[in-house]
Amino acid sequence: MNTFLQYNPTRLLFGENQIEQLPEELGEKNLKVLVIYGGGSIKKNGVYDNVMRELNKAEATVFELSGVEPNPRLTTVQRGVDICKSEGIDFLLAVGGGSVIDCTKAIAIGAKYDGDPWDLITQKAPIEAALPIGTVLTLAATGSEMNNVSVISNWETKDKLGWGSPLVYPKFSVLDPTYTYSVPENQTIYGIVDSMSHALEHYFHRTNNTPMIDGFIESLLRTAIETGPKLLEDLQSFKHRETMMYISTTAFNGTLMNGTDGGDWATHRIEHAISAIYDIPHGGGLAILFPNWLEHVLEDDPSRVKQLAVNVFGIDDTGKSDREVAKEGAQALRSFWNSLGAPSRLADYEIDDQEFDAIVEKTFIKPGVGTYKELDPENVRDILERSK
Ligand SMILES: NC(=O)c1ccc[n+]([C@@H]2O[C@H](COP(=O)([O-])OP(=O)(O)OC[C@H]3O[C@@H](n4cnc5c(N)ncnc54)[C@H](O)[C@@H]3O)[C@@H](O)[C@H]2O)c1
Repeated sequence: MNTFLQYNPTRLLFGENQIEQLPEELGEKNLKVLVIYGGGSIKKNGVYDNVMRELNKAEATVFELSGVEPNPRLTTVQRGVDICKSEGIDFLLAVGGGSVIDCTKAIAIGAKYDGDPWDLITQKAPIEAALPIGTVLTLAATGSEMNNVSVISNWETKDKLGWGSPLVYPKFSVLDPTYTYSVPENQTIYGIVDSMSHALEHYFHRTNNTPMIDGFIESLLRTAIETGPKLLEDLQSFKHRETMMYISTTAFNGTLMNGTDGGDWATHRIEHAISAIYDIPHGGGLAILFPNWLEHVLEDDPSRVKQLAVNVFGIDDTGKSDREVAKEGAQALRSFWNSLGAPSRLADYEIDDQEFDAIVEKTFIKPGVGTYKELDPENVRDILERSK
């Protein structure tokens, strides 16, 4: 194992009715709170009313920013920053999925910066301060509710960039599985794919002697494989919603990096490049790319994909070469996601090879793509070709 620091300051309030802890979590009364949300599903499913009731108890002065889009945009971040500056906001409360939370994190740093927030996201200027944030999660997928990462799209430059800062860990996150009952089938599928992709990306590290964390990731993946189909049969099952919610948070809150080199995030980098151009759902893009990334890397070194095949998908390796077993593992992942209803080809989103050059270029917007296997532009093109 590598030396590591385990640090995560987010207070997780997990379970039904945990929204009632909101006034205490805010810590003070009379705060000016900016509530940030998306297209309005929270007004239909009652979450908005619950949040407002608790903010009322905290005697907060409430401001609102609605309409945060999936794949949140810099222009929306700027709208939030303007409200923070003009109204003197004290606290940001994100009520939504990863897009709303990521947007909120960017508003938090932008509000404390005298300039274009894109400077901070592109590391042209250092992130030195942020408004405090809390979250009320409505969609289990990204882990953004318990990490310090955010992904923002700039439609002017057609870039989608991930960034992070220790200053944007949420102070608290409310995770009530009943708040995800209204998530439609397709978003539920994308959430399962995204959570499993995070676990898989952590799994592909090159650190020796990590049996505990490897076994933990394998267990998380097996649980997702067992729970996903049952949840899709009954979208209002509390037990399956709570299991998936805990999986998605754990899959990207730092735990799975303990003692390893952090894993290989190339697939996320390629997906961000694709959705910067085509604005497709993040989980859909990952479902297409990940099995093809596995098939690409197993050609050089099948060992880890084989371990995944045997320990997660239960593939019998008797009498087979490592490469054969690994290939069956990659196919098993593809088949599992397909069986849920996830896309498997870029053509499913009517994407052809026209923009492959631009996608490759955008994948390398920051240097260093991949660690388990460091990819060069030709490798990325190969993964895209396999994904057509
Ligand atoms: N910060 C991170 O660590 C991280 C990690 C992975 C991905 N991301 C980013 O997060 C974004 C995706 O986030 P996401 O997958 O959570 O989806 P999302 O937040 O984009 O939401 C997807 C859709 O579901 C709707 N929705 C949310 N909650 C709902 C509910 N309870 N009922 C009905 N509809 C609901 C939203 O309005 C939206 O239309 C992408 O931009 C992706 O790149 C961030």
